[in-house]
Amino acid sequence: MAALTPATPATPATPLQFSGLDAEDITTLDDSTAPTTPDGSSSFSPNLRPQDDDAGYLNVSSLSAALAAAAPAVRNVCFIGAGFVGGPTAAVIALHNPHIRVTVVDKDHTRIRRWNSKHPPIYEPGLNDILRVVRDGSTATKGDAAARQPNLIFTTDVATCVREADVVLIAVNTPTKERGNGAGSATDMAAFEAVTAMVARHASPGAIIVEKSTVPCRTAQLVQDTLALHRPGVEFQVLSNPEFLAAGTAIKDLQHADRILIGSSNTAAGHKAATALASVYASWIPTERIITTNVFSSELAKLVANSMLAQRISSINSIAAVCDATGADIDEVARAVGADPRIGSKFLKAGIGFGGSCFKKDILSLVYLAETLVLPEVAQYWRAVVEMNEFARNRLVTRVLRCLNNTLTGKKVTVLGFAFKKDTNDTRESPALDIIHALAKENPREIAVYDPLCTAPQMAEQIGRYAGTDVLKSNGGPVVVYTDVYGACHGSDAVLITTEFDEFKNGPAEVEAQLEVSSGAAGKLEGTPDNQVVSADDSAAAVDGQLAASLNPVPPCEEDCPECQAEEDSAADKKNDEPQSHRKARLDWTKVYYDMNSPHWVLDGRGVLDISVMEKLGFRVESIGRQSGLARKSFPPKNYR
Ligand SMILES: NC(=O)C1=CN([C@@H]2O[C@H](COP(=O)(O)OP(=O)(O)OC[C@H]3O[C@@H](n4cnc5c(N)ncnc54)[C@H](O)[C@@H]3O)[C@@H](O)[C@H]2O)C=CC1
Ligand SMILES: O=C(O)[C@H]1O[C@H](OP(=O)(O)OP(=O)(O)OC[C@H]2O[C@@H](n3ccc(=O)[nH]c3=O)[C@H](O)[C@@H]2O)[C@H](O)[C@@H](O)[C@@H]1O
Repeated sequence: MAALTPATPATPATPLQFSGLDAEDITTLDDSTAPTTPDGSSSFSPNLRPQDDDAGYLNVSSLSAALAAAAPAVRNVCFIGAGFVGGPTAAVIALHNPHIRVTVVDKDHTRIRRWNSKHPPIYEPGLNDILRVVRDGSTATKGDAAARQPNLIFTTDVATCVREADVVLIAVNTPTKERGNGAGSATDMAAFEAVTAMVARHASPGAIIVEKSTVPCRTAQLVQDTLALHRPGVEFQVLSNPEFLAAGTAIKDLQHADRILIGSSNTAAGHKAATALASVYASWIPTERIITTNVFSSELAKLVANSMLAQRISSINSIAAVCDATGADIDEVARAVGADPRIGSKFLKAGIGFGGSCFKKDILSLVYLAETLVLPEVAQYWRAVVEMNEFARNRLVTRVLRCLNNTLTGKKVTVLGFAFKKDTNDTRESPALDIIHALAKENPREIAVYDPLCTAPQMAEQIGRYAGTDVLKSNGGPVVVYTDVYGACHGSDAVLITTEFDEFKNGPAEVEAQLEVSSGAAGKLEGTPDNQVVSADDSAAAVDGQLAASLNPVPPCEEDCPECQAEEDSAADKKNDEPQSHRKARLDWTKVYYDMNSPHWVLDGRGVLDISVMEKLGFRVESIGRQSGLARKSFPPKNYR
């Protein structure tokens, strides 16, 4: 298929305006101080030259006009990287653009096999329902609408998919570099660079290349240079379109994105490419939420957004420590402070700190950028956010030891929650991993680990990889993974809450309702798949009965499908790789109480428990920055870390 075909003349009717970098500013930077690729390879050395062909500003009104008058027709979109971002984002784009063929390619055959089966490799509320529609299609639909052809394809044939695409979105992993120059803070661009070179070799002339991955500021220039190196004289536009979805709410975030950010070059061709990409999102996102910037602003904005969100968490966690030492209560402080609309109430939940694959690495990427720009004060400012996060994590382990008389020998400790946040089975950088690792060093009789969404093999494998396989019970160590929460709590000396799953709450009845929503029971995917109307509450979109009946069947698994085998193996306790249908009911804390050892310690690392209710049941509760009845009585409080 040919690359992007404009439906209308190349230059939009309304002259596009664009905010480019000031040429003088750019040229004052010195190549030698700018960030380079971790391995210092020349193809990714930044070439800090000013953009030519300054085309002014692309703002909301000119974008709207361009979309209405001259949106170039996008017919074929290719995502490279079938991960947490690539899979769900491609699915939602396909859902809202039945006329676009969306392919998702990955070098990982297992991942692709799973995306093409009833065992998608990631769990996100509502994702399965959308996948069923766009990957499998339907024969007939509600309201006499036409049958829907599948328009989402998962494959490992990277070269073909890139060649056929009008728009190529690179969504591969960009972790922190582990070795060599910049290790521990610079971004490891190995996967991104490899994919860029491959795209450069195979993309059709005129294709739009999009950075979906989170990348260091000025990467677009490096992509452009790579393209020029492999395909001299061929025109490609490079856009930055960072993703803002969060794990556990990916579908809701994509369906109702508060903004779509598109950075492009400061040229008419750049604006045309930005308009083409905007037209894909404009199928369901109001144009006023599509923000256009220069390409480097877009790259940097993504790093800054994550860094500032993480900064709020570290800020509140630092104050939680002050609360513990003063008798103030962190939830009360957060409520009072967050009531100021200039501050806002979100992301002020104190606890054991942030986990996940991105916050830490993106802050560190900003730190590295600042260091390479010789801005040590800026680097130190942001590094402190990560240091405060480590402090918050360590505090829970210190508290466990303090509660259990400074020794875990002969004792059982239960860790509830292994994922880095609720409603996901993503365990990357999960605080639970660090906590289990630290507890294992204290020689306990047992560390019981339970999670409502992670499978037992997944947890065992990751704990083994992180803390060493010696810590696993099967190798004589203390760690046992459970698929039954009551088994995990049985005979325990202290129960720790390390993920904020609703299942662990002891609050009022609405917790049950939340659980139903997040388990996919409440939401509905309304309307026909053709007109793509999706209910407002589609965080857990479920295909309704009528639509479900018309869907084509899920591709059958091979006889030796390992996921089917794993399901069979764990059928006894209803635990498998499709956790959506197996969300557990809220934990019965009374049952836990009668099954654990005195004095019934519960350490709430996520602030999910109503402490007074727990204390009425007889538990002794410790929570970060929150005052237990015991602490309230013993004022002045103990000054502990
Ligand atoms: N996970 C999240 O919630 C978010 C992630 N991001 C960013 O999106 C990017 C991707 O993140 P995730 O989807 O979480 O990563 P991921 O690790 O889940 O997926 C990346 C995929 O890229 C594939 N890949 C790597 N090299 C390849 C190659 N040469 N050819 C083909 N496929 C290749 C891998 O096999 C993997 O399946 C990162 O830059 C991340 O910072 C941005 C927003 C949210
Ligand atoms: O670039 C990314 O990867 C994404 O990173 C975060 O999303 P995510 O890490 O998936 O989840 P968050 O909801 O941000 O939570 C991150 C961590 O902070 C913790 N957290 C969150 C909020 C809070 O108030 N307190 C707190 O400790 C959570 O438990 C979790 O461990 C951002 O919220 C997304 O916008 C961004 O796209």
